[in-house]
This record gives sequence, C-alpha cells and structure tokens, in this order.
Amino acid sequence: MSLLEINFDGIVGPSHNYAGLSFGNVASMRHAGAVSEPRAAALQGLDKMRSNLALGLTQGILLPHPRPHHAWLAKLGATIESADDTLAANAMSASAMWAANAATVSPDPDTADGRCHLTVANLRTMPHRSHEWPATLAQLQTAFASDVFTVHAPVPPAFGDEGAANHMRLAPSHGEAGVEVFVYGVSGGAFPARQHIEASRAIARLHGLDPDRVIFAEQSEEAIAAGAFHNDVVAVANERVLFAHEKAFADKQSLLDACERLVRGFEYVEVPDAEVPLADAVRSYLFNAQLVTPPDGQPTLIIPNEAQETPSVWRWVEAHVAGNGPIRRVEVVDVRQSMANGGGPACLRLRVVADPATVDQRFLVDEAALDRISEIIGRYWPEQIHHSELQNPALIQDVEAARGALLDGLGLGHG
Ligand SMILES: NCCC[C@H](NC(=O)CCC(=O)O)C(=O)O
Repeated sequence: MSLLEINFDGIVGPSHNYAGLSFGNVASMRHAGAVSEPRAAALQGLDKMRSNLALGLTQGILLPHPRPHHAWLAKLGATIESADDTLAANAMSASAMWAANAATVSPDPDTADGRCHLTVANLRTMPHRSHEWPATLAQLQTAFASDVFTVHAPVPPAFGDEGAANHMRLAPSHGEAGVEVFVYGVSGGAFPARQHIEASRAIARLHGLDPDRVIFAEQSEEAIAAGAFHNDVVAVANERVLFAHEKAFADKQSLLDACERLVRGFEYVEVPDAEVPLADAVRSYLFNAQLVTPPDGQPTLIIPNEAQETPSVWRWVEAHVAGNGPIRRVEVVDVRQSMANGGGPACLRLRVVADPATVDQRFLVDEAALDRISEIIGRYWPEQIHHSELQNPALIQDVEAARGALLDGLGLGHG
C-alpha cells in the first residue's frame, strides 16, 4: 500500500459572500458588505486544483454544505425569512470551503492502532462556523468510510478547535512516522484565540499519538493580534521543512529544539520580521501556502497572487529560490475571491496522507472530473451576491438548486 499526501479542496459554495463575520480575520473585516462573485470564486478554486494536478499531485474535493442552514435557524426559533441580517448571514455562509478547518488528521504511521484518524473541528468561536461540523462529519464519514480510517466527532465545544489550520506534521517523508505539532492560542490581544490547548490535547489522545512525538506550541500573541487568526497564516510544514515567520510562535526556540531532536533532517526556513513585517505576511498570505513535494521531488510553494504583489514578500521569495534554500519552486495561484475573506491556498485544502485506493473515489478528481464540475458551476453558481440580497427568495432558490446540481453530477445525491 502506498501512502500519498492527498489535498482535499473545499469547493466554494454558491452562497459565497462577504459578511464580515470573522472578528480578528482582517480580510473578512475589511471586505464586509462587498459584492462577492461565487462563480468566479469556485472556478478559481478549480483552477488551483488543476495546477496541482499538473504538478503530479493527487487531488480530492469536499463539497459545499446546504445553505441556508435551515436546521440551525430552527434551533434558534427563526427561519431565513424571519431572521435578522446577522443571523441570516451566519446561516448563508459558504465558510465550509476552507477545508483546512474541517478536521485534524493524523495519518496511520503516527497512530497507536495504525489507522488514519480524523477529528472534525467544532469551530465553536465564530457562530457562522460553529454549525459546519455536522455536515462535515457526514461527508468525512462517507469519504473515509473504509476501516483504515477512524472519523471522530468534534471535541466538546467547551474547548475551541479549528482543525488542521493549527496543526503541522513533520516527518522525513509523508509515509514515515511523524511528529505532530499542535499550535494553540492563549491570548490574541483584541482578537480571540480560536484554538485552545485543551482541544489539541484531546485530539492527540483520541488519535492515539505517542506523547513523545507530539509538540504543543503556543502561537504568539503578537501574531494573532496582527490578524493571524489561525497558525497557517504565519507557518506551514511539509515533510522535514518548517517554514514560518520569525514572530509566529510564543517560544520559537523550544519548538525548534524539539523538532531538531525528533525529526531526522529537520530544516527550518524563517522569514525575518525585518525583511517581511508581520503585517505584510498577513496581507500577502505568504505562509498560507501549500508547501508540497511533487513526484519530481522539488519542494514547491504554492502562493496567492497577493504574495507576488507585496514587494517585501516577493523580494524574499526570489532571493530564497535563487539561493540554495529548501523551497525549490514557486507557483502563483489566483484565489482572490477566497483571499478577500481571509482564505488562501492552504485554507482551501485538507491534507490527508493515505492510500488513494482507500478513499471513496467520488471524492478524488482528475482533469475530466474538474471539467464536469466546472460546467455545473458555470451553469448554476450565482455570478454575484450583494450582501443585502442574502434573504432574497430567488437567490436562496438558486443557491439550493446549484448545490443539488453539483451533488447529482458527482453521484452524491442530495445528502
Ligand atoms: N482558514 C481560513 C478561514 C477563513 C474564514 N473566513 C470567514 O469565515 C469569513 C466569512 C465572512 O466574513 O463572510 C474564517 O475566519 O474562519
């Protein structure tokens, strides 16, 4: 059996809009009330998947959730028609597109029972995200139904968990036993710390990780306060390499010492604040990159256009690639619609190291499958959504029909 890293990208749902719902996510706050383009957003996501396929990577998908979330509104004694603006926006959010927040994944080389464990994130800090988990759980139970996987329900909402966005795995190669780093927040200045250490500890126990090969690292308060609402805004890991901003962690040295001790061939690539200030890192999403190893073995950093357009960042990238650094290739992708809500290339994907043959094949895509999905999106996804339209019955009908058409097209029914 061959273990590969598979990136499961969330398909951007037809209700994608800018409601400014995420306090502490500076892009979401800045774009509150802007006009969104769901069709362009979803097609941008598909193009990112195409460029990953072209690199020779294995690609999967996760599906948009049913919106509006009628059942959630009903629990609040409301309907989409009767809800106030904020409640309606919470029920219409397409935030499940950010698959890095779907779950935390520990592949089988790391776990005591030799299974791949996934724990769905409770996302309890933001109301619009707190109701994602039941649909995520149902989807992961379908995609990972084989007995090589164990899918766990979320940890209790007493403790905030935002999934893989706060989790990094380091290993000599994907298929070997790794070290799992759980990054949590204690304080974020004016902004909330969304990942709690109690949740991270629970996940490490549930997944049967060896306590000697787990690291808990605190995110720096300064990074959260600057808009790094998840660790993956300031750090990313792939195999032996940790790529991070100088100010990502509260106690960088302890983290690096532990990685040196536990990961054979560990390499740390730091971007100094003097070269790329935290604000530029957050604005450009340099670290919200997919750091991947394609079959040609050249570690590749997949970054958004905004990184190329931020002078300090692009200078750093060019110098690194020209030198002899561990990142050998850079791919620039356009995910501007998602970026405007604070979701870069890495937010849009959930990494699962597994044998692709063990995954429900409807969740894996090749070029031909992406062509079919793109045709459905082109036909059904709204071109634009004005924030004031979120309760408009015609829009709601279009959004529900669009998702239905996609699920039918993928043979996944109306679940
Ligand atoms: N990993 C990236 C997540 C981005 C997400 N943004 C949002 O939910 C913005 C939604 C809005 O404002 O309409 C978040 O903050 O959790």
